[in-house]
Amino acid sequence: MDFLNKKRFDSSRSPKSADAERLVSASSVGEDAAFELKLRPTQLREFIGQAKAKEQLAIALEAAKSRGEALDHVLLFGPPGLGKTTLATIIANEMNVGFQQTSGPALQIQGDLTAILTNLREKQVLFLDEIHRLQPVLEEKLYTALEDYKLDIIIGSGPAARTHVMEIRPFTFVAATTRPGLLSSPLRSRFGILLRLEFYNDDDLRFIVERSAEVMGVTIDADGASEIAMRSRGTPRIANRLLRRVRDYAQVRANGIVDRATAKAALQMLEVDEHGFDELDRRLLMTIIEKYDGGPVGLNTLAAALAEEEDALEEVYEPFLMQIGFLDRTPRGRVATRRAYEHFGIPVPTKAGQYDRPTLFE
Ligand SMILES: Nc1ncnc2c1ncn2[C@@H]1O[C@H](COP(=O)(O)OP(=O)(O)OP(=O)(O)O)[C@@H](O)[C@H]1O
Ligand SMILES: [Mg+2]
Repeated sequence: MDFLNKKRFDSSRSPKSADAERLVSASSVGEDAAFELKLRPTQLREFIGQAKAKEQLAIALEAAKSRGEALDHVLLFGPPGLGKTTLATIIANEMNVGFQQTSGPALQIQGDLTAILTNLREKQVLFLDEIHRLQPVLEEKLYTALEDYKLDIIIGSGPAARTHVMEIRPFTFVAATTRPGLLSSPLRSRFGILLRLEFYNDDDLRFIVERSAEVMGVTIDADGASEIAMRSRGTPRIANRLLRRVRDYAQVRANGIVDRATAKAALQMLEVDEHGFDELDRRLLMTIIEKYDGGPVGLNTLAAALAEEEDALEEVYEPFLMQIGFLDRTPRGRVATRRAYEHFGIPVPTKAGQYDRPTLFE
């Protein structure tokens, strides 16, 4: 079954762009994989932050366990690197059932899906990553499987074709997406548990850095951890990646201990600023400010100006810039906010009609 757990998912990942080479990219890049496996929490109580999603999940898990049933189907959504895959594996661990993983782009033919579904064991977890990239025909096949644990199989073709209904064992479908808006409503309605993951606050990220440091055997103090947390764009994957780079620096240039001064120096060398911005964030905001007078500028125009893909901008760069209030999406396009101007030390424009005009008293 070569459609399972294979590297080729990654080669077909969207969005493709220079993002993959960024140190502060939230997307998973090659060297992350092995580390992530090691650093991934395996039980719900080790999963830091996301209080709302965690509570919702804890209740559902306990209820399902006490009834002895499979957990309801779960949809995990939110920006890359926030812990969707991690939670999917935690669900299987907590339910004490098997875990099988595939992804929207990896599933190409109906036979693959049929084989996966009919081979599932009772109550086990089937995890489908990037569900927004699942082909529509396969999506429709899933509907009856998710609802009645039945699968329509067509045998033969033309006038001789017959439909055969196959029973499948009750299972838990866990799907993840960075683009919930792209899912059809019939698909969305098949999920009983919807978990939205949000960017992490600095305290949560500091815990994550400290926990990862412990797993990696790195000596770090609270200040060193918080320096890394601050620059991680609310994203555990980035926090872990920065920690690895800072550790290298500490080993070579300092005494191996990550304190504030070492972390600061390392991150400065890596050109990650105090917001976790890198050259691409700066370029994005400066393009809006300088080329388009602060906006609004349409997504496609902006993508062309930056030589980036629209998907990458929407999915990877923009969510964090919006979260920290540097960028706004308006019906007419993207707009740089006052905070963005202030960050770059550029006077906020005052001309009429301009977005976020300062008042007379500022
Ligand atoms: N709440 C958390 N506590 C501790 N570590 C976490 C947490 N969430 C994520 N991580 C760490 O961040 C890494 C990335 O998480 P994960 O792969 O689950 O993200 P994802 O949402 O599936 O990303 P993608 O959208 O790219 O698939 C994991 O290896 C894990 O170590
Ligand atoms: Mg994932």
